[in-house]
Amino acid sequence: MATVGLDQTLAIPIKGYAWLPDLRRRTHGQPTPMRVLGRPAVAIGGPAAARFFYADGNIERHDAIPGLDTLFGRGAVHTLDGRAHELRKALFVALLAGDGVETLAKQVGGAFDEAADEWRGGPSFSLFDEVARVIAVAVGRWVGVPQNERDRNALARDMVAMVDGFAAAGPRQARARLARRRRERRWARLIADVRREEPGPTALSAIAHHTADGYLLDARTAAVELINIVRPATAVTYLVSFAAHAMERWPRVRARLASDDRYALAFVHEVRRFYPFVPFIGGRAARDLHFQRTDIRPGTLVLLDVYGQHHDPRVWPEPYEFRPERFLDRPVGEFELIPQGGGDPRAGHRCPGEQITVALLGTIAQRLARLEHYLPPQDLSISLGRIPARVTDGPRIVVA
Ligand code: HEM
Repeated sequence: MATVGLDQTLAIPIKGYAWLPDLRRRTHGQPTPMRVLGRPAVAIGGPAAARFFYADGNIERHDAIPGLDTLFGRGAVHTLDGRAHELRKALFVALLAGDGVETLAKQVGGAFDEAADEWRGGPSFSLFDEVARVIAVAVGRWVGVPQNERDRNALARDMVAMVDGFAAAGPRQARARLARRRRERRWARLIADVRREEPGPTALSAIAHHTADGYLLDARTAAVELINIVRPATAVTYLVSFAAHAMERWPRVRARLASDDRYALAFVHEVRRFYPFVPFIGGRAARDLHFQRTDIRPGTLVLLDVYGQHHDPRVWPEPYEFRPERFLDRPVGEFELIPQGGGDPRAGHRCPGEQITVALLGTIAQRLARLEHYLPPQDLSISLGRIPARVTDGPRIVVA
């Protein structure tokens, strides 16, 4: 297959979210062969591509994308295949689905209300920083991690640092690595302590005592997986700041969001579709594959273009319009809206934290819509060159 242009590695940090959509336009949405890090790669997108990507046995994850250890941690569930993945994933699915989701959403909502009482009548502040603290502290408590006053701010800072810096160079990358080292070390000691106790009802205890084929995880890997709950839950903050951006930019959505639960769910899905967060998902072809008239050799890096798929007019009419209504009259397909992957989360790599994401974003966005607040003049741009994208100034808000 003919590859597109030069090796693409250097284009990624320059073009950010526009990288794959731009390349895929050159091949009119068909699979786009290229080279990344000197190795063959192919970009695909669209619901059929997502179905292909998540079909059993097509794609492997180990060593697929270098540099993700800073984000996920070494030996994380994200990087496992086959039976090892199946056993580890069952742990996450058991912890993150069911009644626990509602309990966590209530706790986060309550913590947001308490914080809002403090914000009232005060000066402007970074909604991003405050929401990160609210979520990190509530989720930390929910998983059973002991926290003292000083650790509360540090917890949010560490979780955000790992997300914010994994794909960056320079100081952001350094902060991400430092945060990861610090948390893994601290939580590995915590895991060792918890193992001396009887199993309890918390996620911390479940991870500490989890066995796969009769073996406990080593303490460091257990810490990695504990972080793999608290970090992405804290990352819902990015989506909350986009929700605040949407309310400011399209004020008509705010009143309906505040009062209508069905609309609130549609709003949450539209935020997850419209705004840039996960740019693409990658893996390696596990065997000889064929997709849309393209042969894909074993070992080829396969990149599923999430951002491009969410802005493809064939899937989402007028994709650059922010319109929650589009989710009121259509069911969410398993392979169309894929901000957290596609398919069945129990079987494949789809995010097991999607219910938590939707619940936390919904509860906070609705509270924010009801809260008397305004955004003072500031830079509300969102650069597509920055991964992960953020509202430049936070946003900062004032609560009346
Ligand atoms: C901010 C919202 C979130 C986004 C955008 C997000 C996105 C993703 C994506 C794209 C994947 C990879 C899918 C794949 O490789 O096929 C993933 C996997 C994962 N996510 Fe999330 N996620 C979010 C929130 C959460 C939450 C709240 C949790 C836990 C509380 C969580 C835990 C995980 C885990 C453990 C995996 C690995 C699953 C596996 O490899 O089988 N995520 N997420």
